[in-house]
Amino acid sequence: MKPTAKTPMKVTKSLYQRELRTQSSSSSEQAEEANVVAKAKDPVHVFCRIRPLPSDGDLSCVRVRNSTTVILATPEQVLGNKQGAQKETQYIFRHVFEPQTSQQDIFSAMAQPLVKNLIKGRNSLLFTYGVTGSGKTYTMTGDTRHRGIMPRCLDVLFRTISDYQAKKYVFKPDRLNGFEILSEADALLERQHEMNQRFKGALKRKDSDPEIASQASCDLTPLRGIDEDNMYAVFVTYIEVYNNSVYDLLEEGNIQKTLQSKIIREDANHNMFVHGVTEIEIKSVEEAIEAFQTGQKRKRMGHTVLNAESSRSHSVFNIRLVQAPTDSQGEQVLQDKRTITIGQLSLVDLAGSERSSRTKNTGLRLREAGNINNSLMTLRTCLEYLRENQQQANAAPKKIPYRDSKVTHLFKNYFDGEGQVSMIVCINPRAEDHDENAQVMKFAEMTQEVQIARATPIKADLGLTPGRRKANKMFKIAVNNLNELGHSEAKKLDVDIGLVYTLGPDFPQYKIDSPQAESAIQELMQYLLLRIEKGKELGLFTIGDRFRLHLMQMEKENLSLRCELASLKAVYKQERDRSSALENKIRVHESSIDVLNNKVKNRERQIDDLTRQLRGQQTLLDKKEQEKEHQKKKFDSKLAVEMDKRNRLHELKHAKLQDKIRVKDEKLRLLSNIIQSDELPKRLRRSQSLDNLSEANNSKEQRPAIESVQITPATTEMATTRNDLYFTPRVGRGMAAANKRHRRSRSTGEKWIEHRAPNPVPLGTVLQPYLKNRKSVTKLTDMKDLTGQRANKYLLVSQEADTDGDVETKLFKGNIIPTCGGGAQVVFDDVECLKQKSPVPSPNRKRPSAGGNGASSHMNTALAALSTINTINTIELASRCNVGIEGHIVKRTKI
Ligand SMILES: Nc1ncnc2c1ncn2[C@@H]1O[C@H](COP(=O)(O)OP(=O)(O)OP(=O)(O)O)[C@@H](O)[C@H]1O
Repeated sequence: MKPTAKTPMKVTKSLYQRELRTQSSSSSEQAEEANVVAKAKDPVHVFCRIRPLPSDGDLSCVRVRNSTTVILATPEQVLGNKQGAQKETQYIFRHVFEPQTSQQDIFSAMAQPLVKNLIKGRNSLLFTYGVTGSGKTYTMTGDTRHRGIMPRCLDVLFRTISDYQAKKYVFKPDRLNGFEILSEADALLERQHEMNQRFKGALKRKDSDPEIASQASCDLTPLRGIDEDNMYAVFVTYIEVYNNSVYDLLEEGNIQKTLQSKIIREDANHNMFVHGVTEIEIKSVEEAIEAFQTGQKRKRMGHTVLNAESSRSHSVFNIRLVQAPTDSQGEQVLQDKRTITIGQLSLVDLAGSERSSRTKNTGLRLREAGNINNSLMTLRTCLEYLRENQQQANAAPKKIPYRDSKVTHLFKNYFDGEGQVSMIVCINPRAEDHDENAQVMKFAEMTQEVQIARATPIKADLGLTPGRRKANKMFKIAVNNLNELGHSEAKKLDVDIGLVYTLGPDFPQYKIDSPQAESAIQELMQYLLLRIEKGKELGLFTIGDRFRLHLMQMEKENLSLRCELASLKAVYKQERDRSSALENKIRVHESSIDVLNNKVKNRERQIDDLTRQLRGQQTLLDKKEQEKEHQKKKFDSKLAVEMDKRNRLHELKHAKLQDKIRVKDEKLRLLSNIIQSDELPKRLRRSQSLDNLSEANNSKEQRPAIESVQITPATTEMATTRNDLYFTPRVGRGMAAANKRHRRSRSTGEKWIEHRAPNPVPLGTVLQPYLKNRKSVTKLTDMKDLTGQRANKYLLVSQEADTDGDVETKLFKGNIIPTCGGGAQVVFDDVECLKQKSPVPSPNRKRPSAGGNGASSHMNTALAALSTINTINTIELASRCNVGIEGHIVKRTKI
């Protein structure tokens, strides 16, 4: 039956606490019951093992009747000697093992129950008893091929506790036969110290001995019934009692070292122990066997005639299993020394008993034999007295001489106190050993009558949840699995040990037909009682009803939930359809959005292109605008100049007309005067001279153009006088130049010189307004400096003679203005008039003399230069004109 370590569907905390209270209230009852059970006693279990005959020729004096009965026959009977005392003695033991019984069978029948006791914290003693060479050591230790009880016990023990072993040094011997619990940190320090010692070589550890390994390996199955909430540790001691002295076989130091005898003491629990004995914590069966073999080497071996390797001492191999409960989470050992439970299994290989007359021992061997026999005798005496005391309860108890021998002293607590004692009587069936065998069997039979109190360690109820350690372990495995599956949040989970409960340990194994049936049945009864109690505590018997009720409620809930689920499913289906329809719509819209997005992108690209083009156009427009502005400014300035010129022209025209009117008025006045007086013939003569002058002027048309510059208002006046008094001078034709007409006229006595200026200045009318603005010659000279290679001032010179013969030189100054056609024209904006008086006033003198004053000379030079220039179209031409007139650019224009 498996242990009931289940996780219920739901155990509320209150229920768990109530269960705990119930548990604690019933703990006193349990203790009482345990006391009752503790009062039960078991006899010493005596087994008989008959070894095979040492040699084929040997006669056997032993016959096995059945599994519990053995018959010992006298040698005479064996030999068929009718004359000798023929006697058959029958002995009954718990079990009789025939010679062919295997080591495993011996272990299973005898030792395995003791290992179970050990796991449950009970003490057990197993010792071999028999004549030298009867197979005691073989049974207890065995050899590499036939492993004895001891290695098998260790093997099955480690297999059972392997998953529940505490780390090394968590339990530490307190040297008073007890243990203390070290904290995890202290235990770690101890482990590190041991490791350091090992590195330094202080602790020499051999590699795994193949012989040991072979002894360690076996196919034993682990035992059940272990308390899985406890931590376990195994400690061993190995001592020998030699010549009634106790020696520690595991004492550290050289093997050859002489061992010091130890004393036996009693601990607080009235258990006997060897004070100061070396107790080694072992973690595997190999370590234990290694320790055992180390002790074996120290064991004093003597050779007797009867047995080549006879044990001359009693050896005791103690296995102690220390266990303590884990904490509430089932992880660490509870740090409470009182919770420690110690179980002890003492495996004793007693020295062989023999009569010295047979062994022919002398000296030391004789003394050894004496001591051996003495100790065995003491054992016998103790057990006899004990039996008597037990059987005669009313009689005064005999004092049991435990202290007479170290062996009995050491095991006093087994006989006086609690535990289980098993003895295996080894019988060598040789006829020669009949007498010794008879003694042994007699003693063994008697020993069976000794009752030993059954040990039932009371387990303190700490209120800890059974199964917590397993639950913790499973929880960790589950967390690891979740972690591996990628659920990182699993790390944060805390295990709730409160959800775990158990009805108790495993169901015990039993066989009704076995010799131990009686005790097994009792054990089973105890187990069932405990389970029933536990069931009551957990309320398992009412759980059924509650569970049924709960189940019905659940069914109802389930039904309503199903209905709800069905309606929800319908709603869900509806929603799902709607959702899928919406999804389709979304998909359609998404695709149209994509199309629109593409369109938008295309449009954006187009807009960008257009924007770039617009920018280009704008730039061009700006450029054109600037150009237009520039042109406008240019034309504005030009217009202003033109307007100015026109105004001036009008003024000039006006002045000229005024002059003409005045002249005409004068003429009219003169004519009227003449008509009225005799002055007419004089006036006609004068008129004749004027006509001559006019002809002279006409003849000068063949002269260079420079001379034609000398147009004077007088010329106009004369023309007017000659042709028509009301003649309008043709100076207004200067406007024809604006029409870009290129013409030359000699009509009406006026001379037109080739020109390109848009606004030719009628010099005859221009001179008059500028007379008042006369400038000096010096000013003209200043202009030289201003006219460099790119001079823009131009000079027009004209000379004329008035009626008094004075020569008047006019200097017209103007600017070059480029024309639209790429040419240039000169616009005059200033005029200077220089007058040179004739030394003899004469109306016929029209020209200034060649050798005039400085200004006249200068003007002459200018005029000479001017005569070489016909027209100036461009600035370059103007620059070219620069040559020859000392930097003056002299422009000849229409005259
Ligand atoms: N049951 C057995 N089957 C086979 N061989 C056995 C058996 N018992 C003992 N022997 C052999 O008998 C010899 C002596 O056995 P063992 O040393 O165990 O005797 P013993 O009782 O321990 O003697 P002593 O008391 O002098 O130490 C060994 O060689 C052992 O192998």
